[in-house]
Amino acid sequence: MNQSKEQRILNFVLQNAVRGDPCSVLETIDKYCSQKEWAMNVGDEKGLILDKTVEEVNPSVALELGTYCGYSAVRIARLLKAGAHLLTVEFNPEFAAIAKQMIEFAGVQDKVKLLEGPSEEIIPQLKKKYEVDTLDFVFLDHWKDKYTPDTILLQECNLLRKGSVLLADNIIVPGAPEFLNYIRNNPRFQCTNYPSHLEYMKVEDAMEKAVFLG
Ligand SMILES: O=C(NC/C=C/[C@H]1O[C@@H](n2cnc(C(F)(F)F)c2)[C@H](O)[C@@H]1O)c1cc([N+](=O)[O-])cc(O)c1O
Ligand SMILES: [Mg+2]
Repeated sequence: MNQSKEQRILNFVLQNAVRGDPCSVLETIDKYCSQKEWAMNVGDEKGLILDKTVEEVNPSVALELGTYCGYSAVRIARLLKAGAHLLTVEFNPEFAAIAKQMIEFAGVQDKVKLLEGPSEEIIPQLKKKYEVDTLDFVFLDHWKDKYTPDTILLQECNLLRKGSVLLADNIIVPGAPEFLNYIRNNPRFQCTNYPSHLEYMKVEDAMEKAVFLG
């Protein structure tokens, strides 16, 4: 049975990156995906916007929707202060298995909790089952038509507090027009757009930051 692209990415990391070195893992994934096979990692250009936002927020509790191979989980976790942690949600078991190995190889497993299942099931469990009070930072990078319902669900579950920061990938490509309309017209969010490029391509893309005003 031939390997999946995600398995090939993981193998390339296991054979070429430095175990325990998150930056080396990120560089190696970017190298593979820019030279050999494109994949939907946030990448190094938009990754810098993600880095700056995480450093600015300095979250104690962060949530990521859409783990995929674990690239952005490693990217976020490497910046977290002692005692801080990232909860990342993935519902595809194959991708979750790849991401688990990627996170462990990078050495950030103590800061990352990978939750398997659909977001509509997991988000309502965050307070009681995963002992979350409120979320300081949320990275949205899963199915684009789920950005809006999941942002509404986060509010309904009282998981956002005054100052919670959401960062959404792919505002232009593939695009999240319904989310953009929702969040920019919602007086409870202060939005900022960050123009960039689609990972590993010369195509325009952007990220949107939305600060919850409480
Ligand atoms: O489709 C894109 N991303 C979709 C990303 C999807 C990923 O999020 C997971 N997920 C789905 N639901 C959940 C949750 F959390 F609900 F459980 C998690 C999916 O299994 C997959 O790993 C995409 C596409 C392009 N592109 O250029 O086509 C570029 C990008 O950066 C992209 O992110
Ligand atoms: Mg994306």
